[in-house]
Amino acid sequence: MATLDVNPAATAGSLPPGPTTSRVVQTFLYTVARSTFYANLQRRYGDTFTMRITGGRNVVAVTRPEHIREVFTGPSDVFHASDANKILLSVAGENSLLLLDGDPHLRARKQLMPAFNGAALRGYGDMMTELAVAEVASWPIGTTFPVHRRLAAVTLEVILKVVFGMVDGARLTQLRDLIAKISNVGPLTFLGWAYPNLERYWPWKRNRENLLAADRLLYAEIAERRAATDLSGRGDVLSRLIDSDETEVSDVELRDHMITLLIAGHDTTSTALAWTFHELARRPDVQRAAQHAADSGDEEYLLGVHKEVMRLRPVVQNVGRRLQRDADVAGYQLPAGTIVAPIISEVHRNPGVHDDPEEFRPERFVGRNPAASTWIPFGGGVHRCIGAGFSLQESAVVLGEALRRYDIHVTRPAPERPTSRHVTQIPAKGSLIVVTPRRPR
Ligand code: HEM
Repeated sequence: MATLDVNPAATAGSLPPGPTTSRVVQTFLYTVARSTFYANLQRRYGDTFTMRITGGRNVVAVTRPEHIREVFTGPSDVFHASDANKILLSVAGENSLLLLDGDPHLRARKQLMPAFNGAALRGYGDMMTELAVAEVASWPIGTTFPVHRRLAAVTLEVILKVVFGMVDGARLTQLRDLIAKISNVGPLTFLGWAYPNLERYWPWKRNRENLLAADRLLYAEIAERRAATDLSGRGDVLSRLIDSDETEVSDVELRDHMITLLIAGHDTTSTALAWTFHELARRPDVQRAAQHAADSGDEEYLLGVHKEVMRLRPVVQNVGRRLQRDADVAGYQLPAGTIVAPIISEVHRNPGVHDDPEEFRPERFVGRNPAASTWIPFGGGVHRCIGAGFSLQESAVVLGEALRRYDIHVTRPAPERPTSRHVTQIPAKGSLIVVTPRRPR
């Protein structure tokens, strides 16, 4: 059971309690075994604790909604996401939303927002459906397969066609191949992204070469798109950005936005879906209700299932903000430079926050919205995921298509354990399932 009292060891000016093992060990656990590490520390030290990681960085974890709200609503000139996301700089570029704060961040958000509002999302529906139908129809029948890989293929296709607006051809084929390689990064390689000097050595050298090759293709696509005369009729995110009357977006900004949407939007959505297929296969009753919802177009129940899975199996375990000056958080006076990290996985499983948190109940999300900062798989505040609506819409389309067509089965009743891939926690065996044509009931 989670501790709900602020730890009495807290004193003004000191960091919350936490393990005293070496920074290297803590960094290793923080990188490769995140969910177990956080759960253990929360049990041992309470709802607010400190992890000490390499580079002299102190990460203060907060797990109570009221403390998480302090972080998400804190002044944006004090709570910087860019510093906490720095590891992504060499890949996403300095114009990435993930690496901006303050006015430049607001300006970039304003550039991108029109491509993610309700009207824009409705416009992406047909293309998402077309891609989901083609992918789901190609799944093998009656044999075990890791569905995560197939979901990654469809979410990548959605990014390439709906976000980048690419059409079939040699450039798309090459980009598809390169991006699959760039995204498939283990936790230790990911850690190496923080040290540009490593780019001289394999596997970082190979990673950089793939990224540069993808950049060349993207810049060629951007140049062609700028010359196109039918942009207003195209509707994809890249064309919308180029066609915008509001602001001029440079080629480098476009490149950084596209790569950011790709790294933030492709693997995350496929991982969330992989966990949902895994849970549907393990829970025949929920699956039957979800099939019924898919048949009757009840998107709210389908998304209720998906959101409940995202509560119990969050794709990203935490977000971070680095303090630009001393600040009070969770009753502690924290020094400038501290990273404060709302721990998504822990607030989602806190019995003081969610009734019977270990029980799987999609109804929690049907006909009601969770209270502020209690369900945060997409983070929060000014940096809240810009693609949350996009991802949920895409997920509803893929789930609806699969559930109308198939019964989904597991081969082993035991749940797959989570394992780390860059910032995400994926099902270790790729979410092994078997699908068979739906039997009438
Ligand atoms: C299940 C799918 C997804 C999950 C779990 C997820 C999760 C997150 C999280 C936790 C953040 C950080 C928020 C914060 O710091 O408070 C984030 C930011 C972001 N996400 Fe997502 N995301 C998903 C899908 C997408 C999609 C589909 C896109 C775009 C196509 C996208 C684009 C972004 C961008 C651009 C940011 C940076 C926002 C900013 O800093 O202003 N994400 N996402």
